[in-house]
Amino acid sequence: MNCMDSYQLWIEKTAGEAELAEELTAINGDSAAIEDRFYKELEFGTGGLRGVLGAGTNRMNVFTVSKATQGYSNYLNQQFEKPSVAIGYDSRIHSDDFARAAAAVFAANGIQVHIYDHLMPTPALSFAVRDLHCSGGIVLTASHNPAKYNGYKVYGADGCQITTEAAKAIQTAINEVDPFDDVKRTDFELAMENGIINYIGEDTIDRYQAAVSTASLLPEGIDKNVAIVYTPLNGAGISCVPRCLKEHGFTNITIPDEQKNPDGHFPTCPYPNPEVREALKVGLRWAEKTQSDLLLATDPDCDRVGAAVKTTSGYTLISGNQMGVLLFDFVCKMRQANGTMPKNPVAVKTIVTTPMAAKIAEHYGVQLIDVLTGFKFIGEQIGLLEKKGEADRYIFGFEESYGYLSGSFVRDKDAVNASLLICEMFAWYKSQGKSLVDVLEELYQEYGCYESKLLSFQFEGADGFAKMQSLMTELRTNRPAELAGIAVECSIDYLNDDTGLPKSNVLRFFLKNGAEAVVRPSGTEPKLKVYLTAAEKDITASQIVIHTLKEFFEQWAR
Ligand SMILES: O=P(O)(O)OC[C@H]1O[C@H](O)[C@H](O)[C@@H](O)[C@@H]1O
Repeated sequence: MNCMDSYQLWIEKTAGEAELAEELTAINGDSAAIEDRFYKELEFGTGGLRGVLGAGTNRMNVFTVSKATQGYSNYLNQQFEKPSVAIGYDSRIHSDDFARAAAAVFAANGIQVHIYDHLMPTPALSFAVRDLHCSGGIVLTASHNPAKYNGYKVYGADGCQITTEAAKAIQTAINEVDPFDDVKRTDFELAMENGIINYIGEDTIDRYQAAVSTASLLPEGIDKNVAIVYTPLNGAGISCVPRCLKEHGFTNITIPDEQKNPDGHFPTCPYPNPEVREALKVGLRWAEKTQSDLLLATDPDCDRVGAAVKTTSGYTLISGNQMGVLLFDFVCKMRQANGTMPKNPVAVKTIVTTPMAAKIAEHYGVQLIDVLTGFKFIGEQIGLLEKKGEADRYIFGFEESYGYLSGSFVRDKDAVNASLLICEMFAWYKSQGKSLVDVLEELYQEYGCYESKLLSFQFEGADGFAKMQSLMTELRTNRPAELAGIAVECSIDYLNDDTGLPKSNVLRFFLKNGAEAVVRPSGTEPKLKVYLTAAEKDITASQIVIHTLKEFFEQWAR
């Protein structure tokens, strides 16, 4: 069916949904707007299905959500005798509506539903899947994307976001569903009365909080009077982070009024991604006003956390790679000191995360596993260890994109867990008269002056998509012998070379002196991402290399 036919069909079939009908009428005659909404269907990317809210097959709306749920239901009913699912959602526009709509579809397919009755962090959903012995789960969220997006993360029975094989099978099941004719639905309230849908109890939340507490590493007697500004960025972190920190003695917490309450419009941070400075603006203002030591900001579904620390020259933002190495080193150090380091410890990171982690791993005798981008691949490794009865060997996993997890109690990145660890690490070093910036400097001295930078190039719509594809194809077919005058020593094409990892559209260039450039299209946003690393003798020299590479790639992506 071409775009125009799909458009006509949607006008006819969605007439009962005022918001969608209005949008479809408004784009009448605008072929580009029609094409953008119908040229493809939403597909599984790095973090489930993700798309702009609105009408069409390439949009997040009640029909695409219900279609996905029907497909996932068909898959679950094939795989399990009596399937059950857990459902979570964040503060985004329609997240709660979509969660209820999905619950009604699962229920109509005879699948037992456990749904949170208020917004909760994504890691708490991962926890609930295992706690309630479910066959799977979903979270309605677009994580850190701008407000116009929503999404649908899918979990397996292991509490991990589905990886390659399951995603393929579920995608196939979804593709077979007609969104208008094949979706079964029941009434949400009626299904609640019948008990096929029920709310997840406080007891599960208590067990989640207790599990996060097991990640605590601080010995008794450390002063916890750290002045903290915590912002949930109008998202789900409010449900768990303050409670967790307070239960661990961090009681001096200020939460910015503007960002305290759930609000999917994110009025004071249109792009609620702690990776970008803009998202921390309000938090930084409050930190200055209250002269706080530490700022923490979690994204709308509270799986990633950003931080800034007070220094003599103002607040310094800590990047995902920097926080990752700080935490990794801290976890190893404390577990050795506390006598809780397991035998043959394992840590996991993604291929786009700083190679400095390998040096730390070597120092502490930790086996470091590299996986593709996506915390689901880190969660998968924990599952593999668990199958061998060795889940306790897992001590830490992290990604440059501000995702961290220090235990096997959930199988996705966990900003509740990470917020606690950051506060503990901060208090620990403060008790020794050091700031996190001082410690970072020490780590550079010990393990090498690794500097990294992420470049993101926006490519919106059907045209943008084609441009990204052609840039990747060009780079793949004519692999450069040098980048910005720096010799390429070797390269890996994760789509065609045998790497032992699933096939993925990623190109990695190893340059002279340990520098690296990794190029890949984002799986969550219309962007091409370039991850740069340099490891020179000092940080300034590394920064110069990064700058040179940055200029080169900015030209390249034009
Ligand atoms: O780079 P993208 O495909 O957009 O993914 C962005 C991020 O999405 C999720 O948060 C994944 O867990 C991360 O691994 C990934 O870095």
